[in-house]
Order: sequence, then structure tokens, then C-alpha cells
Amino acid sequence: MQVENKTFFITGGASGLGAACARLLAKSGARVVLADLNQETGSALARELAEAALFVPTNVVDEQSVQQALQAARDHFGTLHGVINCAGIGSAEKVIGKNGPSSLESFTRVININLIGTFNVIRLAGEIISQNTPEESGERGVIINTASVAAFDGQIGQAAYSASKGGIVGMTLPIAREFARYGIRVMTIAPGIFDTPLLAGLPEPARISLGQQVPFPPRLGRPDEYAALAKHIIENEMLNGEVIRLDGAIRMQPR
Ligand SMILES: CCCCCCCCCCCCC[C@H](O)CC(=O)SCCNC(=O)CCNC(=O)[C@H](O)C(C)(C)COP(=O)(O)OP(=O)(O)OC[C@H]1O[C@@H](n2cnc3c(N)ncnc32)[C@H](O)[C@@H]1OP(=O)(O)O
Ligand SMILES: NC(=O)c1ccc[n+]([C@@H]2O[C@H](COP(=O)([O-])OP(=O)(O)OC[C@H]3O[C@@H](n4cnc5c(N)ncnc54)[C@H](O)[C@@H]3O)[C@@H](O)[C@H]2O)c1
Repeated sequence: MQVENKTFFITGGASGLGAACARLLAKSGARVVLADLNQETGSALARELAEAALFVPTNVVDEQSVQQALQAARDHFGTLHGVINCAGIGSAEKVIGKNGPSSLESFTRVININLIGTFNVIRLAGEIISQNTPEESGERGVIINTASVAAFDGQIGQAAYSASKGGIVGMTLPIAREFARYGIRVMTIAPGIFDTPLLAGLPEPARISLGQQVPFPPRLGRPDEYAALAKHIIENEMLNGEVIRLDGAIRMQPR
């Protein structure tokens, strides 16, 4: 579908990759809902994007929070044509640490936010989108999820994070197969190393070694490059049920 005059619900839309999608889609004539925990950065971006954007404080893990955010989106913009699931957290923890086994709580937290939060939004937004009047082609909407190269090349310390992203990879095709009857496409982007506040949380040695591992271009990815792929996915109906690595050919080393 064309993005102009369409509405997109962007989780994690207040920062990094999600914010880059919001800026690009708004500049392209779309309307964006910034569904994010961060009131400060979310409100600031909504002010920057003016009438093209609505910030709604949202916790993707919380069913009621997502339902209220989706309702706010429909109240404000009338409907919903797509979702870009960017909300997520990083984690860096060895399974056996200096003080013994890592905690179950930290593993569970990462899975809850990154994987279950993504599923929560897919199921609630998908039901809304399935009620849209279809485009001439039969398409009603598109859902884009965010995994990571860590789903495939997880480093030491990424058991929880890689598992959460591997789960997103794993559910892409079965949901695309189910949603085909509604004319809703489901895609996942697996970014490599992108210059965002999240990556800034990585220990310096890890960041340095990663930057040196990208074959070409030998640099961190820019959030606008992620946004450009997300926009293309929205516009290209033949992209469905697939995971696209966006990573400069990096295959991460064990550490
Ligand atoms: C709740 C806390 C959150 C903390 C912030 C988490 C930020 C996560 C950011 C993710 C960004 C998005 C990720 C994106 O999807 C793309 C990627 O996946 S990028 C790949 C990211 N890689 C990692 O996340 C690796 C995580 N692992 C580590 O950081 C470390 O292994 C560890 C878990 C912190 C354990 O480190 P140590 O206790 O130092 O243990 P070691 O004994 O293994 O270290 C020995 C030695 O090696 C150095 N080192 C450790 N990890 C790395 C590395 N990844 N690359 C290079 N060098 C590394 C470490 O500094 C030690 O050096 P020494 O001190 O002995 O000289
Ligand atoms: N930056 C990278 O190198 C990289 C690489 C691969 C994948 N990713 C993934 O891309 C996505 C975006 O990451 P980013 O780098 O832009 O990070 P970021 O930290 O800049 O943005 C993440 C946003 O998600 C929000 N968020 C976190 N938990 C939330 C929750 N429970 N409910 C709603 N919002 C929540 C945060 O407030 C933040 O605004 C994440 O899923 C991340 O795992 C990032």
C-alpha cells in the first residue's frame, strides 16, 4: 500500500529505529501513533511531527495499555493500516555469571517485553486491521516486527535477547500464513548494529569489536536506513512472511 494518508502504530516509536520510522512516514504523508513508555521523548517527537503524530503512553506487555493505545489511535486518526513493532530492550548477561546462575527474572523480563510484547500488539492490532475496508488488491494492512541478527548469531551474554528475537523470527511465517485471509502481511526486519541509544548501552569492548566486524559498509547502521526498509516493505505487497537481515553482511563473532 502507499503510505500517504495511512495510519501506522509504532511501538518504541519515541526513540531510535521506531522514531526514524515515525519521521520518515510522517514526512511521506502518513499519520503515526507513537506507542512508547517514554513520556518525555514520545511527547517531544509528537510535538516535532505536529498533526501527523499522536503520542500514547504504552506498555506493550500490558494488554489494557495496548488496547487503550489502539483505541486512542482510532479515536484520533479514524483507523489503523499498519504496525511497526520496535519496542524492545537489550540485555547482556552470561548464563553462568561471577555470582552463579543468572536470574530467571532477568531472562523472563527480556522475553516478556521483546517477544510477548510484540505478540500482544500483533494480536490486538491485527484484529482491528482485519476489519478495514480492503484496498483494491485485497490488502487491509501490514505488520512489521523487529528481530535482530542476534536471533541467528547471538554472542556470549545474549541468551535471553537472542531467544526473544528468535521467537519473533519464528512467529513471522505462521502469523503471515494466518493473516493472509484478512489481507494483512507480516514481515520482520533483523537489524545488525545500528546507532541508537539502545546500542549505546553495550559495554565498550563489545561495541568496539562489533564495529570492526561489519564487512561493508564498515560502520554502524543509521536508523533512517532501517526506516527506509520499513517503508519499502509497506509499499511492496510481495514482501510477506519473511525476515530480512539489514546488517552490512555482519556475522557476529562469539564475543
Ligand atoms: C540489564 C542490563 C542491560 C545492559 C545493557 C545491554 C545492552 C545490550 C545492547 C544490545 C543492542 C542491540 C543489539 C542488537 O540487536 C544487535 C546485536 O545483537 S549487537 C551484539 C551485542 N552483543 C552483546 O550484547 C554481547 C553481550 N555480552 C556482553 O556484553 C558480555 O559477554 C557480558 C555479558 C557483559 C559478560 O562480559 P564479561 O563479564 O566481561 O565476561 P567475559 O569474561 O566474557 O569477558 C572477558 C573479556 O572480554 C571482553 N568482552 C566481553 N564481551 C565482549 C564482546 N561482546 N566483545 C568484545 N569483548 C568483550 C570483556 O570486556 C573482558 O575483557 P577484559 O576485561 O578481560 O579485558
Ligand atoms: N540498535 C540496534 O543495533 C538494534 C539491532 C537489532 C535490533 N534492534 C531492535 O530494534 C528495536 C528498537 O531498538 P532501538 O535501537 O531503536 O532502541 P531504543 O532504546 O532507541 O528504542 C526502544 C524504544 O522502545 C521503548 N520501549 C521499551 N520497552 C517498552 C515497552 N515495554 N513498551 C513500550 N515501549 C517500550 C523504549 O522506551 C524506547 O523508546 C528493539 O526491539 C531492538 O531490540 C536494535
